[in-house]
Amino acid sequence: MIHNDHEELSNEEFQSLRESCLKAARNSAYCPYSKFRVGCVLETSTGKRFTGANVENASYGAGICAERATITKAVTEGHKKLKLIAISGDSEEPISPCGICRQFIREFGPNVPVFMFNSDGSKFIKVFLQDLLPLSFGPENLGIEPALQ
Ligand SMILES: O=c1ccn([C@H]2C[C@H](O)[C@@H](CO)O2)c(=O)[nH]1
Ligand SMILES: [Zn+2]
Repeated sequence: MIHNDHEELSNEEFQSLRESCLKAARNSAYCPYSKFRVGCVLETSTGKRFTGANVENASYGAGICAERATITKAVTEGHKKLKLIAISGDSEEPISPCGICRQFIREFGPNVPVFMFNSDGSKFIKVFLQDLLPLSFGPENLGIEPALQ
């Protein structure tokens, strides 16, 4: 068990988030090219949890990261507001979302906590999106109201 000191989650919720993130990486990633499995779990403002993983393609550039695959799942099921997001990668150290994913997360969770785990869940980092993507561009800049749910 690793220690959780986050106001967003109870200790049980944190452990379950971590487990499902690792499980998503192990069981759901399609990454025959990089062989780098990434899992993602998110929670929406409606209290729903979605999981996903990276999905690669023979045309390498067509692949999609775990974060965008998972957010797309949630949004297309009608859940457009994120409460938190977690990722885990196939590495010793926790991985952090790529630049495109930071922007993608920002649309639906302008300042969500981002939990990052290493491959066995023994290490993690929590950062808020605004620290990963300062001075960001979003719907408000185009006069669009962000989704409420
Ligand atoms: O935060 C990240 C970083 C990388 N990847 C994926 C993209 C590609 O499939 C593989 C190697 O870059 O990992 C993610 O899904 N999320
Ligand atoms: Zn990405």
